[in-house]
Amino acid sequence: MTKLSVNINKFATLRNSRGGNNPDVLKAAIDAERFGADGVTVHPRPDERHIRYSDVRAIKKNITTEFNIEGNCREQKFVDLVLETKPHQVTLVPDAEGQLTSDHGWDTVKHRDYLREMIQVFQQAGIRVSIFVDPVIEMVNGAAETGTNRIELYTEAYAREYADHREKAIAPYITAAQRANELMLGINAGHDLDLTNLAYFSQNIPGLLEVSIGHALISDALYLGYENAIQLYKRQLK
Ligand SMILES: CC(=O)[C@@H](O)[C@H](O)COP(=O)(O)O
Ligand SMILES: NCC(=O)COP(=O)(O)O
Repeated sequence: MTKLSVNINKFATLRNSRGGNNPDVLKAAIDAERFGADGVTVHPRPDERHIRYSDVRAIKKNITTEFNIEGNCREQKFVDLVLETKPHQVTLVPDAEGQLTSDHGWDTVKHRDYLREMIQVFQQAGIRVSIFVDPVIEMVNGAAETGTNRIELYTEAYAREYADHREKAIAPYITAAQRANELMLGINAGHDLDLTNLAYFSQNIPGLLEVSIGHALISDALYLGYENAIQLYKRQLK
């Protein structure tokens, strides 16, 4: 069954809007697993506008399920943090400076040698590596050449187009996933997945190991409650 990793960035966004420690980001991580999540994801950004580096250290010491840290490995501070905290998985995302949120995957052909080098650094420390990619065959082929363990399919385009034509929206993801399976790459996915589009995605993507979901799940939790929201998302993955 596909695992649900809850991205708790948005708890930190709310906390930081007032200073202080409300809501408590560490508690949000611990409760995510208490409420049934299979893991916790954070995506610290260089300006620490939501998750802080100190949050990452505290979370690692206090959770028992899978910890996934996402971010830009061109930032030495990020690399050092990951090597220090040793999560189960690091997801490498090619964020540009000042970007509002992640909006593109790696060009795995152009950056093959760089990625290969960085991936080895993390793998030698015992950390599984996933790289964020668009659902494009060349990028999946390129990913296999970097030595990564997994790819994370960037699902923003699928989520955007789902309401109008879901078959067309998911088609490139199915093709990319089939190729990843042939190449023995593990498959994760994330970005803008929500209660309306998740079940169809998970039912149609062969070998989907994990989804990381933050923005929509935390937004739903405001109305439905955190535990209930996590349970509802889990149910979409059955
Ligand atoms: C890689 C990805 O799609 C998510 O990690 C997303 O970028 C979350 O980051 P923000 O919470 O900063 O939008
Ligand atoms: N990797 C995707 C992620 O962690 C969450 O993305 P979103 O659900 O906040 O869009």
